[in-house]
Amino acid sequence: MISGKASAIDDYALFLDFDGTLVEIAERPEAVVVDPVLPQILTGLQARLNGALAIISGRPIAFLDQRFAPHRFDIAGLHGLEHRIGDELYLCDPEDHPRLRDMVRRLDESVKHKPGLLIEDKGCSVALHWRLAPQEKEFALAMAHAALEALGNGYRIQYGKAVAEIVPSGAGKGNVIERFLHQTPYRGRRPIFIGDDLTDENGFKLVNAHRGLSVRVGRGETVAQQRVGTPSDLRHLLSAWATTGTLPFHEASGT
Ligand SMILES: O=P(O)(O)OC[C@H]1O[C@H](O[C@H]2O[C@H](CO)[C@@H](O)[C@H](O)[C@H]2O)[C@H](O)[C@@H](O)[C@@H]1O
Repeated sequence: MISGKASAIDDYALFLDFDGTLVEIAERPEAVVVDPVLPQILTGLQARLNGALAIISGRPIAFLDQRFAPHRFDIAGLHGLEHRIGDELYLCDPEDHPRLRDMVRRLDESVKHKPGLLIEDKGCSVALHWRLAPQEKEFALAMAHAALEALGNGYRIQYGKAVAEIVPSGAGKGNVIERFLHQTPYRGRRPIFIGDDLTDENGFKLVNAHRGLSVRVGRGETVAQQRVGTPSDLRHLLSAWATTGTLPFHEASGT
């Protein structure tokens, strides 16, 4: 499906989403499984790209670090609210969000009698999952909307796969990818962003504006330029790239 040519080592910066992109979607957030060879594939690519590889996720950095340990990558978590580039770490402090903390407690109470609805408390954001209880989707959405209204300014809803997440308004993958592109070793490189979900669309737009490459994993409406079928397909492509040095995507237009 995809052909390419050997990429110069300094050409690209690679940004990768996690859930649904590097790993298959699971029934529950904590049930995701990292393929044992994935960290080595990413480490190989990181070396090929002179370090210009980062994971850009809605998950907290702490969760991702734990899943990839002992490997460690540049990373953005909570849809860009926190990030780490080399030794520079910027974290979001839940104490800066007292109204949200209070709201998490209320949401926990509200779902007690709704089996299958999950509240994922991520400190500076909170996700309402209905994957295990699709019949409760409307209830979950209504809860998310009511919570947003009660919180007032400063928050928005980030929709995703069987999830609605209340995030501070400043969260956004495009913003954080832009931030990476201003720093070594990302500066001056053409960005590639690979993702699968609504939260990734904002990153695709940013990368498109930079004349980079945007790749969507799976189906669905998207502004991404190219597609890959599944996370497993993507892992194979990344592995081949790490081994051969040949870019496994069509070159960006304007090259
Ligand atoms: O930006 P991502 O790395 O793609 O993270 C987006 C959200 O992913 C997780 O939820 C999704 O994956 C779960 C596990 O496969 C699945 O059960 C759920 O239905 C999906 O929405 C994660 O739990 C969220 O915190 C992330 O924001």
